[in-house]
Amino acid sequence: MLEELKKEVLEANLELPKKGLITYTWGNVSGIDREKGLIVIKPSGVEYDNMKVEDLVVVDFNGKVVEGHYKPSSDTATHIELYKAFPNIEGVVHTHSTWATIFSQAGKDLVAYGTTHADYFCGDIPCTRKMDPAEIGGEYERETGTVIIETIKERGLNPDHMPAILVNSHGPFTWGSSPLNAVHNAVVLEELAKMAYSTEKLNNEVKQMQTELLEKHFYRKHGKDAYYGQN
Ligand SMILES: O=C(CO)[C@@H](O)[C@H](O)COP(=O)(O)O
Repeated sequence: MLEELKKEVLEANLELPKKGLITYTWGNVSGIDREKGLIVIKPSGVEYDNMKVEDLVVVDFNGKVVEGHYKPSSDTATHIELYKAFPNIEGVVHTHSTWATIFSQAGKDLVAYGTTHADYFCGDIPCTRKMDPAEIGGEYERETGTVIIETIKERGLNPDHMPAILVNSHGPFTWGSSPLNAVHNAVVLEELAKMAYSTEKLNNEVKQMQTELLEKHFYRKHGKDAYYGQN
């Protein structure tokens, strides 16, 4: 079942350690078949070195395992909430990549300082609010999805133009037009976080770049109506 999508999802997962975004088994990538309403996701806790197509897990929108001999990733419920809320996305990535996670842990937005950022993300990449004990003690992964969606809405952001978020006290999630495109966005996010950290160290009064320059760069690459992700 979903053999092509499984191959794509495996390739995208294997990109994470290759691009230096992953330590041990941290992080996960999924892809979706919207016609069938099924999601293919990394198995939980399986080493990337040994991961094979047949190890991937197929789940439905309720998180029920439809195929697979492993448990799905522990972050599956977050991926599902994002697919439900953002109808154009076809891939989701979660990592604990160092620089992006530093911003998540500090509870700081990743401010757009230059055109490297503006070529990919149309504004500051938001950090969510801290989740409360009831959310953490309940269905934490599903609530994580809810908080991500709430943050995107509250900030007035278009998820097709802002395919990344920093979850407070946790780490980054990115999404995109395919599993590999979502990984591409995770790689760019990590580079931007590294650059932003040093930018702020060099100039502690630095402000967001000019809106005109930000929008010029983003829209000339992606178009005002274009679905983000055609990197
Ligand atoms: O966020 C977390 C844990 O904090 C996860 O990203 C794990 O680090 C990977 O979990 P699996 O996908 O292997 O279940």
